[in-house]
Amino acid sequence: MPLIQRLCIIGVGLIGGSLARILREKGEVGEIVGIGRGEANLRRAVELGVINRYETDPVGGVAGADLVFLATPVCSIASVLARIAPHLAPGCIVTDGGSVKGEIVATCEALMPAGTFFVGGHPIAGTEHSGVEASFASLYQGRRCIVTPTAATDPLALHKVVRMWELAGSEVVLMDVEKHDRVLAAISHLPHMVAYALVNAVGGYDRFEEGILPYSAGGFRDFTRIASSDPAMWRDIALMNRESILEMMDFFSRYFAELRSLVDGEDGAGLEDFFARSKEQRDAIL
Ligand SMILES: NC(=O)c1ccc[n+]([C@@H]2O[C@H](COP(=O)([O-])OP(=O)(O)OC[C@H]3O[C@@H](n4cnc5c(N)ncnc54)[C@H](O)[C@@H]3O)[C@@H](O)[C@H]2O)c1
Ligand SMILES: O=C(O)C(=O)C[C@]1(C(=O)O)C=C[C@@H](O)C=C1
Repeated sequence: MPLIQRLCIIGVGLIGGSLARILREKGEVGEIVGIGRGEANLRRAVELGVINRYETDPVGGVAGADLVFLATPVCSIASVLARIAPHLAPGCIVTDGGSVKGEIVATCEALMPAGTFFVGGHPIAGTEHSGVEASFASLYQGRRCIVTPTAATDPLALHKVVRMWELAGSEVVLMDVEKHDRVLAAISHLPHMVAYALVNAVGGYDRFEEGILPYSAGGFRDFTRIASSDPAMWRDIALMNRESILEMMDFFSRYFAELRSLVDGEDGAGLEDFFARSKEQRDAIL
């Protein structure tokens, strides 16, 4: 028997579409109903075999679902849940894939009617591409997924959400929401901020009469891949995880200032040591 009888995915893009693909491939879901705002995208999702059918009205779409996955941009997750909450089937589990957790988990838990359950989640996997066309079944394979239970979380609902991500190929890590938001600010949000700033800085460099970006090669392009990510998604993440991101930007500035002073002071040994410490740590995570 499949883990989920009727899965409703709200926001059938990269994250929602990839989860749908792998659960269908593994036979772990009876039926997948997609919900979204753009009918063309939903029609395409049916054509691609990502979902079985779609509804543009979230209220009708969640009818009879035993699990609802919210995969819209972070600033819309709670408002989408507010709309569907009164229409959830008894026993329904709602989970999400949003990149920020504190505010979402607190608001969503409070919105759930008695007899329905919310569990926050975040797959640490993605690409710089968006939309259902960019989704693929192996996205979560061998990656981590952070699930963020609270004191209010129902153990059976937690177990089902954990099992879902394991079946998608992920190693599940349980973490509290505050730690999640600080860890993600460091390992995901700060790199995106730096990449966006770097591209704008180099793109705006005006010493010459021509722009210099076309001269960029492997180093610049590898480093800035994530600056091609969806601007609206990253606007929402920056706004919602503002405090942790600001803390990490300030922390990072101290290291950048240290590096600047090593360059300024022509401190060869200091520079080599700075680079060696970094190389050792990065090589260890590959
Ligand atoms: N892209 C990544 O690398 C990544 C990784 C992990 C988690 N996430 C999180 O997953 C979520 C989805 O990201 P994605 O990359 O799949 O984005 P996406 O743009 O590929 O998909 C989002 C989908 O949601 C739909 N949508 C937007 N607002 C909606 C609303 N109010 N109601 C219904 N549908 C709506 C969009 O039309 C789109 O189809 C975000 O919360 C993001 O923070 C993204
Ligand atoms: O690989 C990428 O392109 C990503 O941006 C994925 C990435 C990340 O920063 O690692 C981005 C946002 C997430 O919430 C999780 C993962």
